[in-house]
Amino acid sequence: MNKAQLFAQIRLKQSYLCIGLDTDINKIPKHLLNLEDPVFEFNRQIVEATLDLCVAYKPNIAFYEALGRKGWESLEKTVAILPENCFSIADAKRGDIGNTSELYARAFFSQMNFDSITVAPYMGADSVKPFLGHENKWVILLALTSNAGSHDFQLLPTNAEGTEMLFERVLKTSQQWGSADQLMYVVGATQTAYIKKVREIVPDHFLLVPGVGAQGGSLSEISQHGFNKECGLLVNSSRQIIYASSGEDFAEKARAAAKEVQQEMARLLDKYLPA
Ligand SMILES: O=C(O)c1cc(=O)[nH]c(=O)n1[C@@H]1O[C@H](COP(=O)(O)O)[C@@H](O)[C@H]1O
Repeated sequence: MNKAQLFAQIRLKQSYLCIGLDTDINKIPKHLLNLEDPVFEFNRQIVEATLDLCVAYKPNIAFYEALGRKGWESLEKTVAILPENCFSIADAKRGDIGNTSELYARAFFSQMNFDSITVAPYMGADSVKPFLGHENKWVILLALTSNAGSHDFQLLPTNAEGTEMLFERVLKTSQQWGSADQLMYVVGATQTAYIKKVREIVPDHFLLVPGVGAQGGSLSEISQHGFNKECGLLVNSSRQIIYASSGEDFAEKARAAAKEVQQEMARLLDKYLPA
């Protein structure tokens, strides 16, 4: 999926919601546990109930890896049911020396047909570029994450004058590696103080914004300062949506939670980006 197609889906659905499939075998409703593949069945029902309300799904790979072979199977089956007009994100946070990164890229782009993968920039250009050599695939680079530990490194100054922080350097340097048609950045919804700075450096890129819902980030603030002319935001919510109920009505309740976010997004799009 390219940027124009993604924006078309956002307009169509009046939504820039990404639903995080952080599917934890210990949290899914008990009645699913005697099925052959409870994790896949949970995802299947969540996707079926929310497909018209979001434009992307983001399985967090840790939740599947932790289950071994069965987890990988559930993940493969989940990616396979996502329709082409829906953006898929492998939240794997990979990145290694070049030949290893290339194999990670093949795992998520060829073995599994993900549209994108989250990548850590710490190892630099040669660790990221192999992911960018795959046609119609995207890298989502960690820039300013939503967690408290983001302050440990990402906000450190990179020059003596203290005028540039590490996340700014990541945004600037990585633009030499790929275009806004193949690179997005992770910016946490909890980082509203820095969103204007981010937009000054990357006005055209899409941002993946986790941290609304369970982590307390503000959808309206991040939207007001983060929108660009093609929306430019994919706002992720995982736990608040997929665990809205732990009963047999979980898919219905997940739909209601997703609808609430989508309706707020429709209002924000109308206010800041009228068609
Ligand atoms: O890359 C991510 O998706 C990510 C980056 C970040 O800075 N913060 C963050 O929470 N995430 C992921 O986004 C999801 C947030 O989940 P909830 O807090 O339940 O909505 C989890 O899968 C996290 O791993």
